Amino acid sequence: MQTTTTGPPGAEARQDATVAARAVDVWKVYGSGEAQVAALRGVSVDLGRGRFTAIMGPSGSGKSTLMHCLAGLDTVTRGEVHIGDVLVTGLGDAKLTRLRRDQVGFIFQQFNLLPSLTAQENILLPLSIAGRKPDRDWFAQVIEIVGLGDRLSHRPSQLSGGQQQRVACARALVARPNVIFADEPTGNLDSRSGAEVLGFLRRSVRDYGQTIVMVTHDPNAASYADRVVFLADGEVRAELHAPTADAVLDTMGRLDTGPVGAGRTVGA
Ligand SMILES: Nc1ncnc2c1ncn2[C@@H]1O[C@H](COP(=O)(O)OP(=O)(O)OP(=O)(O)O)[C@@H](O)[C@H]1O
Repeated sequence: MQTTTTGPPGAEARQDATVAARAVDVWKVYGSGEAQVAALRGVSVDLGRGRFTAIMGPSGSGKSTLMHCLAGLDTVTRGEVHIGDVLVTGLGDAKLTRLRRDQVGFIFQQFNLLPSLTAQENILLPLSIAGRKPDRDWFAQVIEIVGLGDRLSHRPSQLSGGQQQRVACARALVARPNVIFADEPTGNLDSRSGAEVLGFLRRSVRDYGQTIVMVTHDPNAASYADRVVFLADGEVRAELHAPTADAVLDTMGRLDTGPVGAGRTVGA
């Protein structure tokens, strides 16, 4: 595992202003011998601060692996991951836990709310674990953004799937993390609830400068993003800016029939 920094002196300072998270030539190899799978093959990507980036690609292309590596949930085999100005690669467990707690927010397909806590308690839980006091004005604003004002005392079982995901969005937003990673956030929602959640995410980026990275299979969901990065066979093969759902669909179609950009790297 390499822990060297890349680029000339001063490059870190320049990248900090515009880059919330970065992968540099990241390889992730699972298993060994004949069972070896290279899930990521030299992925380099900068995730812009205050931007909404979607990661797409066919099943098995490495989307979840990339997100887990970027979020410090998994280690890389080779290469580097940075979150803000922190080199994540090589950090020990305690520092990684603190980094995730202080700098990263998560939104999962399955909501991952604690059933015994109310919506408000779920939303405030990460802050209370971190020993941080919520900013009252920001909390009120987040509740307004996600439209949960009359549901704060409800438990998850008393909320619809869409409402539960709004609680999860509020939980991620309220800590103002450096970056929010959303893994198929609309995968369990009907199209209307999904559109609402995507609307909140987009608004939090546009109006409040939040950085969001979202893995999705859905071209319509990806069209809410500022940028879409396409993976195939563990490599970045294409990207779109200001994407439409049709353009995303078209690019996905071309990925399925072969490389859209750089060729496949052989060997791990
Ligand atoms: N823990 C693991 N052990 C071995 N192989 C793994 C492991 N996790 C993922 N892989 C393999 O790595 C490759 C990429 O998997 P990954 O889950 O990142 O893809 P994905 O694009 O997120 O797929 P999907 O869209 O189906 O969720 C796949 O070939 C997968 O089988």
